[in-house]
Amino acid sequence: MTPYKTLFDVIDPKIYRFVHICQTCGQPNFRTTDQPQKCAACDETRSFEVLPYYDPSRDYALDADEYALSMMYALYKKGLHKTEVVFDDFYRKAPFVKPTGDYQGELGGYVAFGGLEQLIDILQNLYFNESDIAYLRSKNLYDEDFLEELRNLRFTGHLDAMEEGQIVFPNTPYIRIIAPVIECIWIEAQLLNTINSESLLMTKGARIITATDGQTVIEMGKRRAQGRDASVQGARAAYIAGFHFTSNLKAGKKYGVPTTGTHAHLFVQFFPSELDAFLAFAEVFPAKSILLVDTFDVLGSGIPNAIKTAKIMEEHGHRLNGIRLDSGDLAYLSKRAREMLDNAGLSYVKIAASSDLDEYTIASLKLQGAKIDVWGIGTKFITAYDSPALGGVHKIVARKTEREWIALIKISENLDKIINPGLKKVYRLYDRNGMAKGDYICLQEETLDNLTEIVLKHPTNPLKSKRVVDFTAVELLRPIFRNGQLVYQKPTLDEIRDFHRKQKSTFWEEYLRLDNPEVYPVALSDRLRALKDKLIHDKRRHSLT
Ligand SMILES: Nc1ncnc2c1ncn2[C@@H]1O[C@H](COP(=O)(O)OP(=O)(O)OP(=O)(O)O)[C@@H](O)[C@H]1O
Ligand SMILES: O=P(O)(O)OC[C@H]1O[C@H](OP(=O)(O)OP(=O)(O)O)[C@H](O)[C@@H]1O
Ligand SMILES: O=C(O)c1cccnc1
Repeated sequence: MTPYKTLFDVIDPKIYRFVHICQTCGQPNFRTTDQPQKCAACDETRSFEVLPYYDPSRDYALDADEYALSMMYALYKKGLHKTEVVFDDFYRKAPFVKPTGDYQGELGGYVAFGGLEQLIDILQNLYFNESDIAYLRSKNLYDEDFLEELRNLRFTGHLDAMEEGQIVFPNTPYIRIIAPVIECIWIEAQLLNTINSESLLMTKGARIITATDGQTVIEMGKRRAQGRDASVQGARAAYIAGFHFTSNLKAGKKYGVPTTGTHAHLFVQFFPSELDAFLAFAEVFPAKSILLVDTFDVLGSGIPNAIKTAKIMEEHGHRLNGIRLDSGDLAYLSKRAREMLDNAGLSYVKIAASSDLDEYTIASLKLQGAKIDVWGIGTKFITAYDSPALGGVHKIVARKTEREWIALIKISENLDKIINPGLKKVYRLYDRNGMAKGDYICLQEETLDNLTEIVLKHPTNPLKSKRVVDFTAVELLRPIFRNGQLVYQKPTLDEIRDFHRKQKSTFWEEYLRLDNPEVYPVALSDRLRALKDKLIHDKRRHSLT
Protein backbone atom coordinates (compact mmCIF):
# COMPACT_ATOMS: atom_id res chain seq x y z
CA MET A 1 0.00 0.00 0.00
CA THR A 2 1.43 3.41 -0.94
CA PRO A 3 1.35 5.69 2.11
CA TYR A 4 -0.65 8.80 1.30
CA LYS A 5 1.06 12.14 1.75
CA THR A 6 -0.28 14.50 4.35
CA LEU A 7 -0.14 18.29 4.14
CA PHE A 8 2.71 18.08 6.66
CA ASP A 9 4.80 16.03 4.23
CA VAL A 10 4.34 18.67 1.55
CA ILE A 11 4.56 21.80 3.69
CA ASP A 12 7.24 21.13 6.29
CA PRO A 13 6.16 22.58 9.66
CA LYS A 14 9.81 22.72 10.76
CA ILE A 15 10.21 25.48 8.14
CA TYR A 16 6.71 26.92 7.75
CA ARG A 17 5.88 27.55 11.37
CA PHE A 18 2.76 29.69 10.92
CA VAL A 19 -0.43 29.53 8.93
CA HIS A 20 -1.99 32.91 8.11
CA ILE A 21 -5.69 32.57 7.37
CA CYS A 22 -6.73 35.43 5.14
CA GLN A 23 -9.81 37.04 6.69
CA THR A 24 -10.99 38.26 3.31
CA CYS A 25 -10.97 35.06 1.23
CA GLY A 26 -10.27 32.33 3.82
CA GLN A 27 -7.09 31.13 2.06
CA PRO A 28 -4.45 29.55 4.35
CA ASN A 29 -0.95 30.95 3.68
CA PHE A 30 1.98 28.98 5.11
CA ARG A 31 4.71 31.31 6.39
CA THR A 32 8.06 31.19 8.13
CA THR A 33 7.20 34.27 10.23
CA ASP A 34 4.20 35.65 12.04
CA GLN A 35 4.46 38.93 10.07
CA PRO A 36 1.57 39.28 7.61
CA GLN A 37 2.34 39.30 3.89
CA LYS A 38 0.18 39.51 0.81
CA CYS A 39 -2.43 36.71 0.57
CA ALA A 40 -1.50 34.36 -2.27
CA ALA A 41 -5.13 34.07 -3.37
CA CYS A 42 -6.61 37.57 -3.17
CA ASP A 43 -3.68 39.97 -2.73
CA GLU A 44 -5.16 41.19 0.56
CA THR A 45 -2.48 42.46 2.97
CA ARG A 46 -4.45 43.63 5.98
CA SER A 47 -6.28 41.04 7.97
CA PHE A 48 -5.02 37.55 8.85
CA GLU A 49 -5.59 35.11 11.66
CA VAL A 50 -2.09 33.87 12.52
CA LEU A 51 -1.88 30.34 13.98
CA PRO A 52 1.03 28.05 14.84
CA TYR A 53 1.37 25.39 12.14
CA TYR A 54 2.42 21.96 13.34
CA ASP A 55 1.73 18.27 12.83
CA PRO A 56 -0.36 17.18 15.84
CA SER A 57 0.55 13.54 15.26
CA ARG A 58 4.22 14.49 15.66
CA ASP A 59 3.92 16.90 18.54
CA TYR A 60 7.10 15.58 20.14
CA ALA A 61 9.14 18.46 21.58
CA LEU A 62 7.41 18.75 24.96
CA ASP A 63 7.26 15.01 25.54
CA ALA A 64 9.94 15.76 28.11
CA ASP A 65 10.24 16.16 31.84
CA GLU A 66 10.52 19.69 33.18
CA TYR A 67 13.90 18.86 34.68
CA ALA A 68 15.20 18.39 31.15
CA LEU A 69 14.24 21.95 30.24
CA SER A 70 15.75 23.20 33.51
CA MET A 71 19.08 21.52 32.76
CA MET A 72 19.00 22.62 29.12
CA TYR A 73 18.43 26.23 30.22
CA ALA A 74 21.10 26.17 32.93
CA LEU A 75 23.66 24.72 30.49
CA TYR A 76 22.65 27.31 27.90
CA LYS A 77 23.13 30.15 30.38
CA LYS A 78 26.58 28.79 31.20
CA GLY A 79 27.48 28.44 27.52
CA LEU A 80 27.91 24.66 27.87
CA HIS A 81 24.87 23.39 26.00
CA LYS A 82 26.75 22.51 22.82
CA THR A 83 29.34 20.36 24.61
CA GLU A 84 29.54 16.99 22.88
CA VAL A 85 28.71 14.00 25.03
CA VAL A 86 28.10 10.28 24.73
CA PHE A 87 24.97 8.65 26.12
CA ASP A 88 24.27 4.92 26.41
CA ASP A 89 20.83 3.36 26.67
CA PHE A 90 20.50 -0.03 28.32
CA TYR A 91 18.46 -1.91 30.94
CA ARG A 92 19.68 -3.57 34.11
CA LYS A 93 17.22 -6.37 34.86
CA ALA A 94 15.22 -8.48 32.45
CA PRO A 95 11.44 -8.22 32.85
CA PHE A 96 9.07 -11.18 33.47
CA VAL A 97 11.77 -13.37 34.96
CA LYS A 98 11.02 -14.49 38.48
CA PRO A 99 12.75 -17.20 40.45
CA THR A 100 10.58 -20.27 40.85
CA GLY A 101 10.88 -23.10 43.37
CA ASP A 102 14.04 -22.93 45.44
CA TYR A 103 16.01 -21.18 42.75
CA GLN A 104 18.63 -18.95 44.42
CA GLY A 105 20.91 -18.13 41.50
CA GLU A 106 21.48 -15.04 39.44
CA LEU A 107 18.49 -14.37 37.19
CA GLY A 108 18.89 -14.45 33.45
CA GLY A 109 16.41 -13.36 30.84
CA TYR A 110 16.45 -11.12 27.80
CA VAL A 111 14.73 -8.24 26.09
CA ALA A 112 13.62 -8.08 22.45
CA PHE A 113 14.70 -4.59 21.42
CA GLY A 114 11.74 -2.61 20.05
CA GLY A 115 10.74 0.93 19.16
CA LEU A 116 13.58 1.90 16.83
CA GLU A 117 11.24 2.82 13.98
CA GLN A 118 9.20 5.06 16.27
CA LEU A 119 12.38 6.63 17.66
CA ILE A 120 13.60 7.40 14.15
CA ASP A 121 10.32 9.20 13.44
CA ILE A 122 10.68 11.19 16.66
CA LEU A 123 14.23 12.29 15.95
CA GLN A 124 13.47 13.23 12.36
CA ASN A 125 10.51 15.35 13.39
CA LEU A 126 11.71 16.87 16.62
CA TYR A 127 11.23 20.63 16.87
CA PHE A 128 9.58 23.12 19.19
CA ASN A 129 6.58 24.50 17.36
CA GLU A 130 5.22 27.99 18.01
CA SER A 131 2.58 26.79 20.45
CA ASP A 132 5.31 24.97 22.45
CA ILE A 133 7.35 28.17 22.53
CA ALA A 134 4.28 30.17 23.65
CA TYR A 135 3.61 27.63 26.41
CA LEU A 136 7.21 27.77 27.64
CA ARG A 137 7.14 31.58 27.54
CA SER A 138 4.01 31.56 29.71
CA LYS A 139 5.95 29.82 32.48
CA ASN A 140 8.18 32.88 32.96
CA LEU A 141 11.20 30.67 33.58
CA TYR A 142 13.24 31.10 30.40
CA ASP A 143 14.54 34.19 28.59
CA GLU A 144 13.76 35.04 24.96
CA ASP A 145 17.26 34.18 23.76
CA PHE A 146 16.81 30.65 25.05
CA LEU A 147 13.37 30.36 23.45
CA GLU A 148 14.96 31.42 20.16
CA GLU A 149 17.64 28.75 20.67
CA LEU A 150 14.87 26.18 21.21
CA ARG A 151 13.12 27.31 18.03
CA ASN A 152 16.17 26.28 16.05
CA LEU A 153 16.97 23.14 18.01
CA ARG A 154 16.98 19.82 16.11
CA PHE A 155 18.58 16.45 16.65
CA THR A 156 22.00 16.83 14.99
CA GLY A 157 23.87 13.92 16.55
CA HIS A 158 25.16 10.48 15.66
CA LEU A 159 23.03 7.59 16.84
CA ASP A 160 23.95 3.93 16.67
CA ALA A 161 21.51 1.25 17.70
CA MET A 162 20.86 -2.45 17.60
CA GLU A 163 18.41 -3.39 14.89
CA GLU A 164 14.80 -3.71 15.95
CA GLY A 165 13.91 -7.22 17.08
CA GLN A 166 17.46 -7.94 18.29
CA ILE A 167 17.85 -9.93 21.51
CA VAL A 168 19.65 -7.91 24.16
CA PHE A 169 20.89 -8.74 27.62
CA PRO A 170 21.23 -6.66 30.80
CA ASN A 171 23.74 -3.79 30.91
CA THR A 172 24.49 -3.97 27.19
CA PRO A 173 23.95 -0.70 25.34
CA TYR A 174 21.30 -0.99 22.63
CA ILE A 175 21.55 2.68 21.71
CA ARG A 176 24.59 4.94 21.72
CA ILE A 177 24.33 8.63 21.00
CA ILE A 178 27.04 11.23 20.37
CA ALA A 179 25.48 14.69 20.31
CA PRO A 180 25.47 18.11 21.97
CA VAL A 181 24.43 17.67 25.59
CA ILE A 182 21.31 19.85 25.16
CA GLU A 183 19.94 17.37 22.59
CA CYS A 184 20.73 14.29 24.66
CA ILE A 185 18.91 15.77 27.62
CA TRP A 186 15.95 16.88 25.51
CA ILE A 187 15.23 13.42 24.13
CA GLU A 188 15.64 11.43 27.33
CA ALA A 189 12.03 10.98 28.41
CA GLN A 190 10.52 10.14 25.09
CA LEU A 191 13.37 7.95 23.97
CA LEU A 192 12.96 5.95 27.17
CA ASN A 193 9.19 5.95 26.94
CA THR A 194 9.29 4.61 23.39
CA ILE A 195 12.05 2.06 23.75
CA ASN A 196 10.92 0.82 27.17
CA SER A 197 7.30 0.31 26.21
CA GLU A 198 7.97 -1.24 22.81
CA SER A 199 10.76 -3.48 24.04
CA LEU A 200 8.68 -4.59 27.01
CA LEU A 201 5.78 -5.66 24.81
CA MET A 202 7.99 -7.24 22.19
CA THR A 203 9.62 -9.25 24.97
CA LYS A 204 6.28 -10.35 26.38
CA GLY A 205 5.28 -11.29 22.85
CA ALA A 206 8.52 -13.21 22.31
CA ARG A 207 7.86 -15.21 25.48
CA ILE A 208 4.33 -16.01 24.36
CA ILE A 209 5.71 -17.16 21.00
CA THR A 210 8.16 -19.44 22.82
CA ALA A 211 5.16 -21.02 24.56
CA THR A 212 2.88 -21.28 21.51
CA ASP A 213 5.73 -22.90 19.59
CA GLY A 214 4.70 -22.38 15.98
CA GLN A 215 0.91 -22.28 16.42
CA THR A 216 -1.23 -19.39 15.23
CA VAL A 217 -1.47 -16.44 17.65
CA ILE A 218 -3.86 -13.48 17.44
CA GLU A 219 -3.28 -10.26 19.42
CA MET A 220 -6.58 -9.02 20.93
CA GLY A 221 -5.51 -6.47 23.52
CA LYS A 222 -6.97 -3.17 22.26
CA ARG A 223 -9.70 -2.93 24.88
CA ARG A 224 -7.35 -3.46 27.79
CA ALA A 225 -4.33 -1.42 26.65
CA GLN A 226 -3.21 1.57 28.71
CA GLY A 227 -4.33 4.20 26.22
CA ARG A 228 -5.22 4.38 22.54
CA ASP A 229 -1.82 4.49 20.97
CA ALA A 230 -0.35 1.81 23.24
CA SER A 231 -2.63 -0.77 21.64
CA VAL A 232 -1.56 0.10 18.09
CA GLN A 233 2.13 0.12 18.95
CA GLY A 234 1.62 -3.05 20.98
CA ALA A 235 0.00 -4.84 18.05
CA ARG A 236 3.02 -3.94 15.93
CA ALA A 237 5.41 -5.24 18.63
CA ALA A 238 3.38 -8.46 18.88
CA TYR A 239 3.64 -9.05 15.14
CA ILE A 240 7.41 -8.55 15.18
CA ALA A 241 7.61 -10.97 18.10
CA GLY A 242 5.92 -13.61 15.96
CA PHE A 243 2.14 -13.21 16.45
CA HIS A 244 0.35 -13.82 13.18
CA PHE A 245 -2.59 -11.44 13.39
CA THR A 246 -4.09 -8.62 15.41
CA SER A 247 -7.73 -7.75 15.94
CA ASN A 248 -6.68 -4.07 15.85
CA LEU A 249 -7.68 -2.47 12.57
CA LYS A 250 -5.65 0.67 13.19
CA ALA A 251 -2.48 -1.42 13.50
CA GLY A 252 -3.50 -3.02 10.22
CA LYS A 253 -3.91 0.33 8.52
CA LYS A 254 -0.92 2.08 10.05
CA TYR A 255 1.67 -0.70 10.05
CA GLY A 256 0.28 -3.37 7.75
CA VAL A 257 -0.13 -5.95 10.54
CA PRO A 258 -2.47 -8.70 9.21
CA THR A 259 -5.87 -8.47 10.91
CA THR A 260 -8.50 -11.06 11.72
CA GLY A 261 -11.26 -11.77 14.23
CA THR A 262 -14.11 -13.95 15.37
CA HIS A 263 -17.30 -12.56 16.96
CA ALA A 264 -18.42 -11.67 20.48
CA HIS A 265 -21.02 -13.16 22.84
CA LEU A 266 -23.32 -10.24 22.02
CA PHE A 267 -23.79 -11.60 18.51
CA VAL A 268 -25.17 -14.86 19.92
CA GLN A 269 -27.27 -13.14 22.59
CA PHE A 270 -28.77 -10.84 19.96
CA PHE A 271 -30.37 -13.66 17.94
CA PRO A 272 -33.37 -15.76 19.06
CA SER A 273 -31.11 -18.81 19.25
CA GLU A 274 -27.44 -19.74 19.18
CA LEU A 275 -27.96 -21.70 15.96
CA ASP A 276 -29.60 -18.70 14.26
CA ALA A 277 -26.58 -16.59 15.20
CA PHE A 278 -24.07 -19.15 13.91
CA LEU A 279 -25.95 -19.63 10.64
CA ALA A 280 -26.21 -15.88 10.06
CA PHE A 281 -22.50 -15.37 10.67
CA ALA A 282 -21.48 -18.33 8.55
CA GLU A 283 -23.69 -17.20 5.69
CA VAL A 284 -22.08 -13.77 5.60
CA PHE A 285 -18.53 -15.04 6.15
CA PRO A 286 -18.41 -18.49 4.57
CA ALA A 287 -14.64 -18.33 4.25
CA LYS A 288 -13.68 -16.93 7.66
CA SER A 289 -16.09 -18.05 10.34
CA ILE A 290 -14.84 -18.86 13.82
CA LEU A 291 -17.87 -19.39 16.05
CA LEU A 292 -17.81 -18.54 19.75
CA VAL A 293 -19.31 -21.57 21.45
CA ASP A 294 -19.42 -20.68 25.15
CA THR A 295 -22.31 -18.22 25.42
CA PHE A 296 -24.65 -20.79 27.04
CA ASP A 297 -23.22 -24.28 27.34
CA VAL A 298 -20.12 -25.31 25.41
CA LEU A 299 -20.66 -29.06 25.24
CA GLY A 300 -24.47 -29.03 25.53
CA SER A 301 -25.27 -26.47 22.83
CA GLY A 302 -22.24 -24.52 21.54
CA ILE A 303 -20.38 -27.36 19.88
CA PRO A 304 -23.52 -29.21 18.67
CA ASN A 305 -24.74 -25.98 17.04
CA ALA A 306 -21.34 -25.33 15.50
CA ILE A 307 -21.39 -28.87 14.08
CA LYS A 308 -24.88 -28.30 12.61
CA THR A 309 -23.65 -25.04 11.08
CA ALA A 310 -20.56 -26.72 9.62
CA LYS A 311 -22.67 -29.44 8.05
CA ILE A 312 -24.97 -26.88 6.43
CA MET A 313 -21.89 -25.00 5.20
CA GLU A 314 -20.55 -28.21 3.66
CA GLU A 315 -23.83 -28.59 1.74
CA HIS A 316 -23.05 -25.20 0.19
CA GLY A 317 -19.46 -26.08 -0.57
CA HIS A 318 -17.93 -24.18 2.36
CA ARG A 319 -15.91 -25.13 5.40
CA LEU A 320 -16.28 -23.80 8.91
CA ASN A 321 -12.96 -22.29 9.91
CA GLY A 322 -13.09 -22.86 13.62
CA ILE A 323 -14.72 -22.52 17.00
CA ARG A 324 -13.57 -20.36 19.90
CA LEU A 325 -13.58 -21.23 23.60
CA ASP A 326 -13.46 -18.22 25.89
CA SER A 327 -14.10 -19.60 29.39
CA GLY A 328 -14.08 -22.71 31.55
CA ASP A 329 -11.43 -25.40 31.69
CA LEU A 330 -9.78 -24.91 28.33
CA ALA A 331 -7.86 -28.20 28.46
CA TYR A 332 -10.92 -30.30 29.18
CA LEU A 333 -13.25 -28.40 26.85
CA SER A 334 -10.81 -28.35 23.95
CA LYS A 335 -10.22 -32.10 24.21
CA ARG A 336 -13.96 -32.80 24.29
CA ALA A 337 -14.59 -30.34 21.48
CA ARG A 338 -11.91 -32.01 19.35
CA GLU A 339 -13.52 -35.40 19.91
CA MET A 340 -16.99 -34.13 19.03
CA LEU A 341 -15.77 -32.35 15.89
CA ASP A 342 -13.67 -35.33 14.77
CA ASN A 343 -16.55 -37.74 15.36
CA ALA A 344 -18.69 -35.52 13.16
CA GLY A 345 -16.09 -35.71 10.39
CA LEU A 346 -14.97 -32.14 11.00
CA SER A 347 -11.31 -32.65 11.82
CA TYR A 348 -10.46 -29.62 9.67
CA VAL A 349 -12.34 -27.27 12.06
CA LYS A 350 -9.78 -25.50 14.22
CA ILE A 351 -10.13 -24.80 17.92
CA ALA A 352 -9.26 -21.30 19.09
CA ALA A 353 -9.02 -20.32 22.74
CA SER A 354 -8.95 -17.04 24.61
CA SER A 355 -9.47 -16.19 28.30
CA ASP A 356 -6.74 -14.28 30.09
CA LEU A 357 -4.02 -16.37 28.50
CA ASP A 358 -0.31 -15.79 28.91
CA GLU A 359 2.85 -17.84 28.30
CA TYR A 360 2.46 -19.75 31.56
CA THR A 361 -1.17 -20.79 31.03
CA ILE A 362 -0.36 -21.72 27.45
CA ALA A 363 2.57 -23.88 28.56
CA SER A 364 0.37 -25.52 31.19
CA LEU A 365 -2.46 -26.14 28.72
CA LYS A 366 -0.02 -27.77 26.33
CA LEU A 367 1.26 -30.01 29.12
CA GLN A 368 -2.33 -31.01 29.83
CA GLY A 369 -2.73 -32.07 26.21
CA ALA A 370 -5.18 -29.29 25.32
CA LYS A 371 -6.28 -29.47 21.69
CA ILE A 372 -5.93 -25.80 20.87
CA ASP A 373 -4.77 -24.66 17.42
CA VAL A 374 -5.18 -20.89 17.65
CA TRP A 375 -4.43 -18.67 20.62
CA GLY A 376 -6.20 -15.32 21.19
CA ILE A 377 -4.25 -13.15 23.60
CA GLY A 378 -5.27 -9.77 24.94
CA THR A 379 -5.01 -8.39 28.44
CA LYS A 380 -1.95 -10.18 29.71
CA PHE A 381 0.05 -9.35 26.60
CA ILE A 382 -0.92 -5.74 26.06
CA THR A 383 -0.53 -4.73 29.71
CA ALA A 384 2.67 -6.77 30.21
CA TYR A 385 0.60 -7.97 33.12
CA ASP A 386 3.20 -9.62 35.35
CA SER A 387 6.03 -7.14 34.76
CA PRO A 388 4.53 -3.83 33.72
CA ALA A 389 7.71 -1.76 33.31
CA LEU A 390 11.06 -2.14 31.64
CA GLY A 391 13.65 -0.11 33.51
CA GLY A 392 15.72 1.03 30.54
CA VAL A 393 17.92 4.04 31.31
CA HIS A 394 19.70 6.83 29.38
CA LYS A 395 23.10 7.60 30.91
CA ILE A 396 25.95 9.95 30.12
CA VAL A 397 29.22 8.03 29.74
CA ALA A 398 31.66 10.55 28.23
CA ARG A 399 32.07 14.24 27.46
CA LYS A 400 34.38 16.16 25.20
CA THR A 401 36.75 18.75 26.56
CA GLU A 402 38.74 21.13 24.39
CA ARG A 403 41.49 18.56 24.00
CA GLU A 404 39.97 15.11 24.39
CA TRP A 405 37.06 12.87 25.32
CA ILE A 406 36.82 11.99 29.00
CA ALA A 407 34.99 8.94 30.26
CA LEU A 408 32.39 9.57 33.00
CA ILE A 409 31.12 7.32 35.75
CA LYS A 410 28.38 7.44 38.36
CA ILE A 411 29.09 5.66 41.60
CA SER A 412 26.47 3.56 43.33
CA GLU A 413 26.65 1.40 46.43
CA ASN A 414 24.99 -1.24 44.31
CA LEU A 415 27.69 -2.77 42.07
CA ASP A 416 25.13 -3.68 39.43
CA LYS A 417 24.18 -0.04 39.06
CA ILE A 418 27.63 1.32 38.26
CA ILE A 419 27.59 2.20 34.59
CA ASN A 420 30.22 1.21 32.05
CA PRO A 421 32.08 4.41 31.13
CA GLY A 422 33.35 5.73 27.80
CA LEU A 423 32.64 5.36 24.11
CA LYS A 424 32.06 1.66 23.59
CA LYS A 425 30.95 -0.95 21.08
CA VAL A 426 29.30 -4.33 21.47
CA TYR A 427 30.24 -7.59 19.78
CA ARG A 428 28.25 -10.80 19.73
CA LEU A 429 30.40 -13.90 19.44
CA TYR A 430 29.03 -16.82 17.44
CA ASP A 431 30.34 -20.37 17.24
CA ARG A 432 30.84 -22.30 13.99
CA ASN A 433 27.18 -23.30 13.94
CA GLY A 434 26.03 -19.72 14.25
CA MET A 435 24.95 -20.07 17.88
CA ALA A 436 25.56 -17.08 20.17
CA LYS A 437 28.25 -17.73 22.79
CA GLY A 438 28.35 -14.40 24.60
CA ASP A 439 28.51 -10.61 24.18
CA TYR A 440 31.68 -8.61 24.54
CA ILE A 441 31.64 -4.90 25.35
CA CYS A 442 34.84 -3.00 24.68
CA LEU A 443 36.14 0.50 24.05
CA GLN A 444 35.55 1.97 20.60
CA GLU A 445 39.24 1.96 19.72
CA GLU A 446 39.67 -1.76 20.53
CA THR A 447 39.57 -4.35 17.78
CA LEU A 448 39.07 -8.11 17.79
CA ASP A 449 40.88 -8.56 14.49
CA ASN A 450 43.82 -10.65 15.67
CA LEU A 451 42.17 -12.36 18.63
CA THR A 452 41.71 -16.11 18.45
CA GLU A 453 40.50 -16.51 22.02
CA ILE A 454 38.40 -14.36 24.32
CA VAL A 455 37.76 -15.03 27.97
CA LEU A 456 34.34 -13.70 28.90
CA LYS A 457 34.73 -12.76 32.53
CA HIS A 458 31.65 -12.42 34.70
CA PRO A 459 31.30 -8.76 35.80
CA THR A 460 31.32 -9.49 39.53
CA ASN A 461 32.01 -13.20 40.05
CA PRO A 462 35.61 -14.17 39.18
CA LEU A 463 34.70 -17.88 39.43
CA LYS A 464 32.42 -17.57 36.43
CA SER A 465 34.27 -17.11 33.21
CA LYS A 466 33.94 -18.65 29.77
CA ARG A 467 36.66 -19.15 27.18
CA VAL A 468 35.54 -18.68 23.60
CA VAL A 469 37.67 -19.85 20.67
CA ASP A 470 36.92 -20.31 17.00
CA PHE A 471 34.33 -17.56 16.97
CA THR A 472 32.90 -15.03 14.57
CA ALA A 473 32.34 -11.57 16.05
CA VAL A 474 29.50 -9.36 14.85
CA GLU A 475 29.16 -5.73 15.92
CA LEU A 476 25.64 -5.11 17.14
CA LEU A 477 25.37 -1.31 17.13
CA ARG A 478 24.60 -0.07 13.63
CA PRO A 479 24.80 3.51 12.35
CA ILE A 480 21.30 5.02 12.31
CA PHE A 481 21.91 8.80 12.29
CA ARG A 482 25.01 10.75 11.30
CA ASN A 483 24.95 14.50 11.97
CA GLY A 484 21.20 14.26 12.48
CA GLN A 485 20.61 12.66 9.07
CA LEU A 486 19.13 9.19 8.78
CA VAL A 487 21.73 6.87 7.23
CA TYR A 488 19.87 3.63 7.93
CA GLN A 489 17.70 1.86 5.38
CA LYS A 490 14.57 1.19 7.43
CA PRO A 491 13.47 -2.45 7.09
CA THR A 492 9.85 -3.39 6.40
CA LEU A 493 7.72 -4.82 9.18
CA ASP A 494 8.10 -8.34 7.78
CA GLU A 495 11.86 -7.93 7.52
CA ILE A 496 11.99 -6.88 11.19
CA ARG A 497 9.82 -9.86 12.15
CA ASP A 498 12.05 -12.20 10.20
CA PHE A 499 15.20 -10.66 11.68
CA HIS A 500 13.79 -11.15 15.19
CA ARG A 501 12.96 -14.80 14.49
CA LYS A 502 16.44 -15.47 13.13
CA GLN A 503 18.15 -13.74 16.05
CA LYS A 504 16.07 -15.68 18.55
CA SER A 505 17.07 -18.92 16.86
CA THR A 506 20.77 -18.20 17.49
CA PHE A 507 20.28 -18.67 21.25
CA TRP A 508 20.16 -21.99 23.03
CA GLU A 509 16.73 -22.45 24.54
CA GLU A 510 18.30 -22.50 28.01
CA TYR A 511 18.77 -18.71 27.69
CA LEU A 512 15.20 -18.10 26.49
CA ARG A 513 13.19 -20.49 28.64
CA LEU A 514 10.39 -19.00 30.72
CA ASP A 515 11.50 -20.08 34.19
CA ASN A 516 14.95 -19.68 35.73
CA PRO A 517 16.71 -19.09 32.41
CA GLU A 518 20.49 -19.51 32.22
CA VAL A 519 22.45 -16.29 32.46
CA TYR A 520 23.84 -15.38 29.04
CA PRO A 521 27.49 -14.30 29.30
CA VAL A 522 28.10 -10.58 28.80
CA ALA A 523 31.65 -9.46 29.54
CA LEU A 524 33.73 -6.31 29.49
CA SER A 525 37.10 -6.17 27.77
CA ASP A 526 40.11 -5.95 30.06
CA ARG A 527 40.73 -2.37 28.97
CA LEU A 528 37.15 -1.32 29.65
CA ARG A 529 37.19 -3.05 33.01
CA ALA A 530 40.50 -1.34 33.89
CA LEU A 531 39.06 2.06 32.92
CA LYS A 532 35.96 1.41 35.03
CA ASP A 533 38.03 0.30 38.04
CA LYS A 534 40.27 3.34 37.72
CA LEU A 535 37.34 5.76 37.57
CA ILE A 536 35.66 4.10 40.55
CA HIS A 537 38.92 4.25 42.48
CA ASP A 538 39.52 7.93 41.55
CA LYS A 539 35.99 8.93 42.54
CA ARG A 540 36.13 7.09 45.83
CA ARG A 541 39.52 8.66 46.67
CA HIS A 542 38.18 12.06 45.67
CA SER A 543 35.10 11.67 47.87
CA LEU A 544 37.25 10.67 50.87
CA THR A 545 39.50 13.72 50.64
N1 LIG B 1 -6.97 -26.20 32.07
C1 LIG B 1 -6.50 -25.05 32.50
N2 LIG B 1 -5.32 -24.99 33.13
C2 LIG B 1 -4.82 -23.85 33.58
N3 LIG B 1 -5.46 -22.66 33.46
C3 LIG B 1 -6.65 -22.65 32.82
C4 LIG B 1 -7.22 -23.83 32.31
N4 LIG B 1 -8.40 -23.49 31.75
C5 LIG B 1 -8.56 -22.17 31.89
N5 LIG B 1 -7.50 -21.63 32.54
C6 LIG B 1 -7.24 -20.22 32.90
O1 LIG B 1 -7.94 -20.03 34.12
C7 LIG B 1 -8.51 -18.73 34.18
C8 LIG B 1 -10.02 -18.87 34.36
O2 LIG B 1 -10.57 -17.62 34.55
P1 LIG B 1 -11.91 -17.35 35.34
O3 LIG B 1 -11.90 -18.06 36.64
O4 LIG B 1 -12.10 -15.87 35.37
O5 LIG B 1 -13.03 -18.05 34.55
P2 LIG B 1 -13.54 -18.14 33.10
O6 LIG B 1 -13.58 -19.58 32.82
O7 LIG B 1 -12.79 -17.28 32.15
O8 LIG B 1 -15.01 -17.66 33.20
P3 LIG B 1 -15.76 -16.30 32.91
O9 LIG B 1 -15.13 -15.66 31.69
O10 LIG B 1 -17.14 -16.74 32.65
O11 LIG B 1 -15.58 -15.48 34.13
C9 LIG B 1 -8.11 -18.04 32.88
O12 LIG B 1 -6.92 -17.29 33.09
C10 LIG B 1 -7.81 -19.21 31.94
O13 LIG B 1 -6.85 -18.88 30.94
O1 LIG C 1 -8.93 -12.65 27.65
P1 LIG C 1 -8.00 -11.76 26.90
O2 LIG C 1 -6.61 -12.34 26.81
O3 LIG C 1 -8.00 -10.35 27.40
O4 LIG C 1 -8.48 -11.77 25.35
C1 LIG C 1 -9.41 -10.90 24.81
C2 LIG C 1 -10.74 -11.05 25.52
O5 LIG C 1 -11.53 -9.97 25.13
C3 LIG C 1 -12.84 -10.47 24.98
O6 LIG C 1 -13.41 -10.51 26.23
P2 LIG C 1 -14.47 -9.49 26.78
O7 LIG C 1 -14.02 -8.10 26.72
O8 LIG C 1 -15.76 -9.75 26.10
O9 LIG C 1 -14.57 -9.89 28.30
P3 LIG C 1 -14.50 -11.29 29.01
O10 LIG C 1 -13.26 -11.20 29.84
O11 LIG C 1 -15.75 -11.35 29.81
O12 LIG C 1 -14.45 -12.39 27.98
C4 LIG C 1 -12.61 -11.85 24.43
O13 LIG C 1 -13.73 -12.63 24.57
C5 LIG C 1 -11.42 -12.34 25.18
O14 LIG C 1 -11.78 -13.04 26.33
O1 LIG D 1 -11.83 -11.44 17.34
C1 LIG D 1 -12.00 -11.79 18.50
O2 LIG D 1 -12.37 -12.91 18.82
C2 LIG D 1 -11.73 -10.81 19.61
C3 LIG D 1 -11.21 -9.56 19.37
C4 LIG D 1 -10.97 -8.70 20.41
C5 LIG D 1 -11.24 -9.12 21.68
N1 LIG D 1 -11.73 -10.32 21.91
C6 LIG D 1 -11.97 -11.18 20.89
